[in-house]
Amino acid sequence: MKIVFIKGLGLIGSSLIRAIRMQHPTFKIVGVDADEKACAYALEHKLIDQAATDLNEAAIADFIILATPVSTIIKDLQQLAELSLKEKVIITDVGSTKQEVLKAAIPLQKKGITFIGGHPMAGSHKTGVTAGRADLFENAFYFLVNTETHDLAYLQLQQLLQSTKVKWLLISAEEHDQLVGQISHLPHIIASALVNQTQNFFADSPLGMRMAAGGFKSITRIASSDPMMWSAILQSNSQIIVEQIKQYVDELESIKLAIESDDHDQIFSFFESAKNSRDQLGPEKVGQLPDFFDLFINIADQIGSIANITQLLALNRINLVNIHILEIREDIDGVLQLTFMRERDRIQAENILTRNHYIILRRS
Ligand SMILES: NC(=O)c1ccc[n+]([C@@H]2O[C@H](COP(=O)([O-])OP(=O)(O)OC[C@H]3O[C@@H](n4cnc5c(N)ncnc54)[C@H](O)[C@@H]3O)[C@@H](O)[C@H]2O)c1
Ligand SMILES: O=C(O)C(=O)C[C@]1(C(=O)O)C=C[C@@H](O)C=C1
Repeated sequence: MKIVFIKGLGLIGSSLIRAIRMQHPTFKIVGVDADEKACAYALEHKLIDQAATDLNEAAIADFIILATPVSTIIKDLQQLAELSLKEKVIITDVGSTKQEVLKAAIPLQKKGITFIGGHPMAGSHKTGVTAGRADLFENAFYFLVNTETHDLAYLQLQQLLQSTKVKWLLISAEEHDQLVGQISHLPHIIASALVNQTQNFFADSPLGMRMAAGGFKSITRIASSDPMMWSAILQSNSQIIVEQIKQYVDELESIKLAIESDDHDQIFSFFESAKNSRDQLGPEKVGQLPDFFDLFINIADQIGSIANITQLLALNRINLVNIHILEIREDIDGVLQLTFMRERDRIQAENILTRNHYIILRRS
């Protein structure tokens, strides 16, 4: 029987073990987490078979997965090098930076222990064991960082994590940190900076930020991410990120100048080139979640107007997966977003609502 030892039972760690459980039900999973409640939850929901108290218990493991903040991963790699581990153990991590992590694994590798740096490129602003999902990584890229490790170890790790259904990518640590600095770390900084600047702007009118609609919410979702995790990431990729911030400030500076000098062509091409690039990315698709079908309808500012709609749909046995008030102001009609799992539900809902004199504003 193989033993998997995992440190960090949060979003990423618990998602990985949920996936491992599905494919390898006979493997024993031992978990450790600083948060007792996370351990209790993982035991209760059979995500782990046994809760450990510290890293020393990794000595019996065939696989060791480190899924804590990067700063802790680095310390743990140093500590693991002091332990007597199984000769053929494969150690991996999920940290968002790779150069410092790989450096910390050198003493282990000098002892002949296999370490493969890993990083799944999927996640969320949510944290903790309850946020984990077996399908979190489906179709996402999963970086494995080049070391002198034997090919067989890569294969064994990929087999362990096969049911995550990721797309594996081998990359050097340097290349990895440059790449994720630009597409992950810098965007998190920008989102948080924008929220902070907006907060300051509205210091004297606290209602201001609450008026934000889709644009502000889309660009700032990731500002809700965990501050501890992100402090560790920035400190571990500081040189690269500082350089990318400078280039970003230059970009802001150039659009500021174009606006000041009323340079229509430059302003237009600023938006045009961004639109062309962003359009290539395609829609966001998280894990296994299917595309949803939305209906936007007009609702009156009246007590019970939302209940009337949900009742109407329930009476007709139409499954609604989400309901979201996009806009409702006193004495003015509002907009309600109804989300359905299947297109045929949306079509049926649209027919019923139209028959009941609701105005359909948009479908998407
Ligand atoms: N969140 C994402 O989107 C994402 C995506 C890919 C990789 N990562 C990386 O994955 C790692 C984990 O992130 P997460 O999103 O799962 O965070 P999380 O906060 O959901 O989980 C981290 C877990 O580690 C535990 N922990 C923290 N310090 C500990 C310590 N010293 N000893 C024992 N347990 C400790 C916490 O209690 C928590 O349960 C980080 O290194 C992060 O950079 C995150
Ligand atoms: O979807 C999110 O909320 C994420 O922030 C996921 C995200 C990212 O895309 O930046 C965050 C950190 C990682 O290391 C990998 C993925």
